[in-house]
Amino acid sequence: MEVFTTKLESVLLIKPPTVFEDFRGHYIETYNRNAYFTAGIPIDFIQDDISVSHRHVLRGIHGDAKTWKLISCLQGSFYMVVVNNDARSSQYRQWEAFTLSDTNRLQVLVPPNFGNGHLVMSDRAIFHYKQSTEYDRAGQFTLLWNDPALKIWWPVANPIVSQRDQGPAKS
Ligand SMILES: Cc1cn([C@H]2C[C@H](O)[C@@H](COP(=O)(O)OP(=O)(O)O[C@H]3O[C@@H](C)C(=O)[C@@H](O)[C@H]3O)O2)c(=O)[nH]c1=O
Repeated sequence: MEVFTTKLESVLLIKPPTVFEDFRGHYIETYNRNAYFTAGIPIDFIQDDISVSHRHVLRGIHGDAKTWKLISCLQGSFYMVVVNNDARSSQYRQWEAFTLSDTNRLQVLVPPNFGNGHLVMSDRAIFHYKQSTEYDRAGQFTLLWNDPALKIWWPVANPIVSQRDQGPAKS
């Protein structure tokens, strides 16, 4: 397991504990509580989720004030962006992008008060995450993927987004 710091304070990039390859394929230990605690990630994850999306679907940017997320890509690949949404932070509204795939097997640890969004770059991708709290839609914030103030670079100009991620209707 390897843990890398990123441009954003407390956002970590992680190579999981075991990535084993042989003639049959791959074996990956995607999470091991003891190894993550020893590596300085003492978070009690209580829920696992996946979302499955098609090419050029963009989900997010979502977050809340209390949830840690450990994000990985189970199938395909996606470009993901993490945004600091903590108004008290000197890095408020700064963002960083990562590419996660079923070949690089990287994971991203997203702390509370950060938003995350991802754009699928393969025919289909499975976005998986562990989270430290139970889902609470009312507590979530949404940052618009194309908010001009955020100046986020995306590899696709017209992604497929939900109504929530489209923002308020423009007249
Ligand atoms: C996030 C979530 C959604 N749901 C339900 C609510 C809804 O009926 C359905 C689809 O939810 P959404 O449209 O909000 O899904 P989506 O737009 O994919 O929202 C997700 O975006 C990514 C970027 C995240 O990181 C997640 O935390 C989450 O906010 O799934 C749960 O039951 N549990 C959950 O933990």
